[in-house]
Amino acid sequence: MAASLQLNCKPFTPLLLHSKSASKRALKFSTVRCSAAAPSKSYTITLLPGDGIGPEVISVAKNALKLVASLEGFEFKFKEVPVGGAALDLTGVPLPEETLSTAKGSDAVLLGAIGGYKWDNNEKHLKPETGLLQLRAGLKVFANLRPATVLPQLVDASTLKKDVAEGVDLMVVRELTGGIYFGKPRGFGTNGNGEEIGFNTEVYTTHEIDRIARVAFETARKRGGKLCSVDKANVLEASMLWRKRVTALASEYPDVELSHMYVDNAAMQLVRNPKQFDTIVTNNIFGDILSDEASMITGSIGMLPSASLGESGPGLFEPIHGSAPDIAGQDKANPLATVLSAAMLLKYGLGEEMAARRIEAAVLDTLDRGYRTGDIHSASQKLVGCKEMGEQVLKSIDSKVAAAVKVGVSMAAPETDLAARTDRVRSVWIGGDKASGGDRLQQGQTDGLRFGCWWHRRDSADCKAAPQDSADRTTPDETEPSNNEEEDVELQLRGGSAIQLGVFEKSRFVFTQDGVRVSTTKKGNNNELPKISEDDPKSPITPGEEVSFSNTQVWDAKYHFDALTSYVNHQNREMENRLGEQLAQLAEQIGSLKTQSTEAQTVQGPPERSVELQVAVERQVEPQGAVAGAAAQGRAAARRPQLPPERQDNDFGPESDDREEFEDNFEHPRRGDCRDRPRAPYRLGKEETLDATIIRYIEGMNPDIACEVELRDFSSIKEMPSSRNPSSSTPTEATRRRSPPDQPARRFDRNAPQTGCRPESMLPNQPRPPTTRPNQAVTMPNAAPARARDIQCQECQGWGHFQAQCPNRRVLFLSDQNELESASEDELEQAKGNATNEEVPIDDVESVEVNPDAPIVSLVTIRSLSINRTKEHDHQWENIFYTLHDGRLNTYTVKNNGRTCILKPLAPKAVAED
Ligand SMILES: NC(=O)C1=CN([C@@H]2O[C@H](COP(=O)(O)OP(=O)(O)OC[C@H]3O[C@@H](n4cnc5c(N)ncnc54)[C@H](O)[C@@H]3O)[C@@H](O)[C@H]2O)C=CC1
Ligand SMILES: CC(C)CC(=O)C(=O)O
Repeated sequence: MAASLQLNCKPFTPLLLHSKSASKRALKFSTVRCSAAAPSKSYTITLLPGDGIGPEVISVAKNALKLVASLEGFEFKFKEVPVGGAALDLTGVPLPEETLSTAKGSDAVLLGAIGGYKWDNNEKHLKPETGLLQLRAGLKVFANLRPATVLPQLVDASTLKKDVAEGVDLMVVRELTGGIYFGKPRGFGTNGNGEEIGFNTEVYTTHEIDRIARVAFETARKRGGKLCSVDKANVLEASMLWRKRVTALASEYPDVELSHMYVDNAAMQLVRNPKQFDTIVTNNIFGDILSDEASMITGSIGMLPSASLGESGPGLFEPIHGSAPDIAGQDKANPLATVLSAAMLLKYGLGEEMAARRIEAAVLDTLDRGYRTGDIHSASQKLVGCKEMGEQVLKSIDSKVAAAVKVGVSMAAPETDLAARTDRVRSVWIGGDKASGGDRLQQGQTDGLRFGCWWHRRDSADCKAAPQDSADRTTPDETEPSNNEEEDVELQLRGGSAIQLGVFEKSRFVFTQDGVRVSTTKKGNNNELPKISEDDPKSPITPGEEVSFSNTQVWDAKYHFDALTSYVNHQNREMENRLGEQLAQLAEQIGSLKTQSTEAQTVQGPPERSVELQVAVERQVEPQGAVAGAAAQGRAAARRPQLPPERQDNDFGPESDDREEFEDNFEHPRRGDCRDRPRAPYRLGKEETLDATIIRYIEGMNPDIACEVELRDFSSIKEMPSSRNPSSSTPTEATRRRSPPDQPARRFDRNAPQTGCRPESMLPNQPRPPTTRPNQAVTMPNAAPARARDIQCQECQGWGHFQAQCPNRRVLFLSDQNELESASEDELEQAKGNATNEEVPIDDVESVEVNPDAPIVSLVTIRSLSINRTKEHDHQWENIFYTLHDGRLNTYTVKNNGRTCILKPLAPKAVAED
């Protein structure tokens, strides 16, 4: 027997899905073993399909087991034997000798369910249920672990309110071979009055209580460290002994916080506030009932697996549900509880943890992809039967969860209505050309996980400044997914509202069980690349130096990756599928505008899953013929100004009343002291809602630098005609923005009243307020928009800033006098109205140097969230990276140190020719 369970030496390392300590494990696989390899191990599994839906769900689980075994390099020998009603019909007894001996002789036992109407009136010893009890007793599996975890994907399937159910992760440790199910005397008889009676005995020995209590303490120790013992010690002697023994054992587990609760209260507390529970230990009957109750918190009894373990011998693994005769034979059963029981079999029964994780990951992925059986189905999900669900799980096991594909789409287009906005292609980040920092799309790749690294460019208007020479361009071949460490990449991971922008040289991305590790070493000519400021403590890249990222940065990347996958997996799958197609079309259009060859575009991936977009603009050419027509059209569209709406009502300030309003309008997953807060779900290896990501992001922002800024130089840009006053078509110089003498320079004032905030506008998934006057043709100079307010943000559709990282960024102006002025949208409007010729220096800005010969187009500012994880809390802070986009690779970086901005030009670059 290969896998007898030694409770002492292998005390229930919790599974990914059932573990409070699962945060350290990501759903990632560092290796994919070749399925063709000769299996190194072989396990014998007894399959007991049983009755009702049992055979249906067992068939699905068996296929999953077979597939993961082939992927992990071992094999199963399955022995299928009857139990319950099926055995009664075949052999006349519910647990034939042969069934028990086969089970005992195997490495693990997987059971479907037993029971059905047909045998309901059988005598006790001829009931299917008796067969199951005999099996449990025969295998001596006294410890039944029943995890109940509310998966983020199924939070809406719970019958409890979302805020009650979300994050529930508890484990019921049920005593399985004692108590009233087995106690004697039991039976029927007559009492002194001659009245018929039925009686049972709830009986527990010290030894029985102690061994289950130890398992429970060990389990709690590996989870959240809290154990609640549930009994009825106010009434029942067996419970009084139970409580006494559990209390006595607590001294051996000082790290576990023990509490006691009467079962009636526990039943109530489970639906009142299930999150108060971590591990519950209880007797056979209470455990049976409470775990069924807990199952509904998670959405369905069809989701909950269980593992029954003894001191030695094979474990018994079964879903907690019964044979569901009401849906049997109709292909309606949810097989996931059994599939997850198979994962528990792999983990607890065989020690095949990787294989177990494959199954768990596949279940999550299947749910992510929207497949639901009837019991967990809700509108907009794909309703499938048992068999189809099984097929989808197999597909997910096989697919290795190609995260990168999804990443690509969400990175490139976090918006919902691209199709309607093809005239705004300028703001889609799809690459660009090398000299202006755009053409290379590089992908890191490892087994099962990839992500894209984009050289980005901001808008197609900049393409005009791109050099014609293509000698130094990356060819499409070079953009194939690879771990090419020789390439310089700018890594931009976007997840929800969290952005990470860093410029790394010779980056190495290592995917491990724990997440993404990033290291970088210096490469070749540093001056080729824009860099993060050397002053920036987060950016230890110094020319000529070989560096590795610190832990912080590793986590940083990990955090963003988590946020990203969270965003992708759970919030936007549907949207992304749609977006993928739209994006592909868009890419084509853009490609036809700017490239000669279509080779530069690759759209990959099964459409139903996702679309991988690789667009590399090879060269700036004037397209011919039909393409030229499209190009002209596209250019016109790209230049067409987006007219601001009448009113800017989505400004947002971190400390404003509006923020409070925003906070009031949203459920906060993380209020109060960080130690008391439930940790962000991603920390548990789970995903979180986009709202939660955003709220966490906002909450984590340093209020002093919470204002996202865009820097623009006005020295070479003419003002556009005002869209609010189209008649004023004469361009005016805006090179000197000044405040009136009696007014100090406007800067971000947290106490200043903010214009009406629309919190929902911060959520990328929310429908955007329509632009009130879209796409009106206005004659404008052939230049980028002159005023920040003439730029429409893709994210919130507001004006005065652009780009998806919004939310409602503020603006900083860089004047030709090397001064910065910070102002909100309204403040700018007002300042403009009050403009005089007075200069007002801004005192907290240092070392601003701008090359007057370089026609600066704009300084793009990206805000990113950083995170440092400690045991107790996440420390988050915000980074602001600024990159000057001038079409000539002149790059400046700005370090935002509290409220001080330091503009610092980097070493001069080789200036590419327009
Ligand atoms: N471990 C076992 O084999 C168990 C067997 N049973 C036996 O099962 C038979 C039916 O018992 P019930 O009390 O009705 O409990 P049950 O768990 O079989 O069904 C309860 C309800 O949940 C639904 N349900 C259960 N599993 C489902 C799944 N995988 N997918 C979708 N819906 C599911 C059923 O359709 C039914 O509406 C009885 O003969 C009982 O003794 C009951 C509990 C455990
Ligand atoms: C069917 C019974 C033997 C027991 C039961 O309901 C269970 O353990 O889940």
